[in-house]
Amino acid sequence: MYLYTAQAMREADQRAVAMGYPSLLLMEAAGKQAASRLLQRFEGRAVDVLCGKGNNGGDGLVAARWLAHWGHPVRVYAAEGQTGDAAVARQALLAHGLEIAPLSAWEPAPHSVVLDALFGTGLRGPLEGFYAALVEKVNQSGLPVVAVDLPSGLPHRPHIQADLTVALAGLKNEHLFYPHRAACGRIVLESIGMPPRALHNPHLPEVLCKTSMRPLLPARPGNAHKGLVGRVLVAGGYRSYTGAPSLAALGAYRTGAGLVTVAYPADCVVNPPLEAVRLPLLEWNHADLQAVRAEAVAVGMGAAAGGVRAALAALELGKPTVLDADALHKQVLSAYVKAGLPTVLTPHPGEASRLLEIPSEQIARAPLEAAQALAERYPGLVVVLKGGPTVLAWQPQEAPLSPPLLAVNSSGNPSMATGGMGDVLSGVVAALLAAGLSAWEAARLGVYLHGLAGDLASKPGLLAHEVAEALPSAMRQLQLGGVRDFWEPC
Ligand SMILES: NC(=O)C1=CN([C@@H]2O[C@H](COP(=O)(O)OP(=O)(O)OC[C@H]3O[C@@H](n4cnc5c(N)ncnc54)[C@H](OP(=O)(O)O)[C@@H]3O)[C@@H](O)[C@H]2O)[C@@H](O)CC1
Ligand SMILES: Nc1ncnc2c1ncn2[C@@H]1O[C@H](COP(=O)(O)OP(=O)(O)O)[C@@H](O)[C@H]1O
Ligand SMILES: [K+]
Repeated sequence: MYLYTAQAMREADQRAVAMGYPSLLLMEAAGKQAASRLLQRFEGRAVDVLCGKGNNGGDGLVAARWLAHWGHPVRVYAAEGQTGDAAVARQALLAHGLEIAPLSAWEPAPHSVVLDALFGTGLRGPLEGFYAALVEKVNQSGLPVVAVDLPSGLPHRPHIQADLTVALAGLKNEHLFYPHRAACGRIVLESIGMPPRALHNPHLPEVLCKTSMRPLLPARPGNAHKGLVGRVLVAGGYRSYTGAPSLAALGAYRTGAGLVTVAYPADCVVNPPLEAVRLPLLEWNHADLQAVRAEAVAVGMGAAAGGVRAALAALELGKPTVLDADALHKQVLSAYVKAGLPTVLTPHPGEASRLLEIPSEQIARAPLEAAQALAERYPGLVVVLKGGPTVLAWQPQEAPLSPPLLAVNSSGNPSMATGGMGDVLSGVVAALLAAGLSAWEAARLGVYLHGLAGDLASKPGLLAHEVAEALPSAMRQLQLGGVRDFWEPC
């Protein structure tokens, strides 16, 4: 599934119509589904439906008709001047004998719920004047709000603060990226019957979800032995931060690596998992690393100034590699581009800021653009720009003129914002590379599983090693079909 901009969703809508699918059916399904999701959550409250004059308002008029038809108390407030499908929705509502009051007549009523159908993807610019005041009045009423498609006003201010948002046909940027996501409350996605061919658009970012990630899980053959399922070399560590390579090793083992070796400077004390092989080194050199015979490498975690030397020594192994933390320097990335190895780099916004030479705030504001810029600068390397949510980009070397492939993760949560969490991810991705996945597959599945493990283990004070420990359950649940995407109804 894809992540849509308003424009991309309009194009999908137009494709559906061009295929012969009547747009009125989409509006009918949108309004009916929004009404039934509202009732599921707020049964027993009177419903005030606020409708704009566009198609979002049309969805609201359909919802109001069904609510009344099902016998629920409903009051309708709508702008004048609907055209097209929304005008048909208005007629149908009037035919059911409902009255429509002007929006200016709305006053908060105790024990009611507001259905926000003022504006959706058609909003151009911030709300002002009457509509801005109406949105503020709704927010200040303290009443629960269900938003149709998007909380009205997003992505600008002011906007509705919703308790539930019924996303229509596909997820939009605002449903996934903060701060807008916080305005949506809980999100439920309704397909509204849109033909899948109309929604297909591989130029859009992929949303990593259970359906697309499950088939990537590596199979473990019955005759597996530790040399067959992927050996991982973790190279990192320095005096001040010795936990990083250990967490990467734990992440790799908990993702199914057969054997993990941790190479680190001999003058630091590293305590990898009991099951890991230790390789203290006097200097970073490829001969010692070669002796490990790993199928994949994760390098740079906590390596400080040694990160560049460690990454360049690892490059000579010619193996799929994860570059993290102190390995993330321009000279390293350029060398890996030249080598053409399957490579995944996992910067957080601070590291991406160093590479792109733009402020990290700018990266946090527009992560997809930043990941895309990195992918274009380092063709062939898979970029994992960590955050909430993590985004991925990849410019395949063999298709330099096509736009990069993009993806956005849907798992993970803010309790994962603690030290060492990214180190675990490096180990996870390395284990998947060692198991034989391509760099694009390993990065996407690794990011998704890491977030899923974070969701399973979520609690205040969550520690990185606890996420690593939750990885086996995450993989099992994904395999057995026990995972719920966040937009699925409970
Ligand atoms: N995707 C799909 O397949 C389906 C989508 N559907 C639904 O359609 C929705 C999109 O509908 P849409 O395109 O009609 O836009 P919408 O959000 O109603 O807003 C347009 C109205 O807002 C007005 N307006 C704009 N900016 C403004 C401002 N700053 N301040 C004040 N006013 C402003 C603008 O006025 P105008 O400038 O035209 O005078 C116009 O009246 C989508 O979110 C979903 O709910 C479903 O029905 C079925 C399938
Ligand atoms: N709010 C959040 N939502 C989802 N994932 C998050 C959030 N905060 C952090 N994470 C995840 O936690 C990890 C943090 O990585 P990083 O900043 O590199 O940590 P460290 O450098 O301490 O190892 C990333 O995988 C990131 O996606
Ligand atoms: K809305």
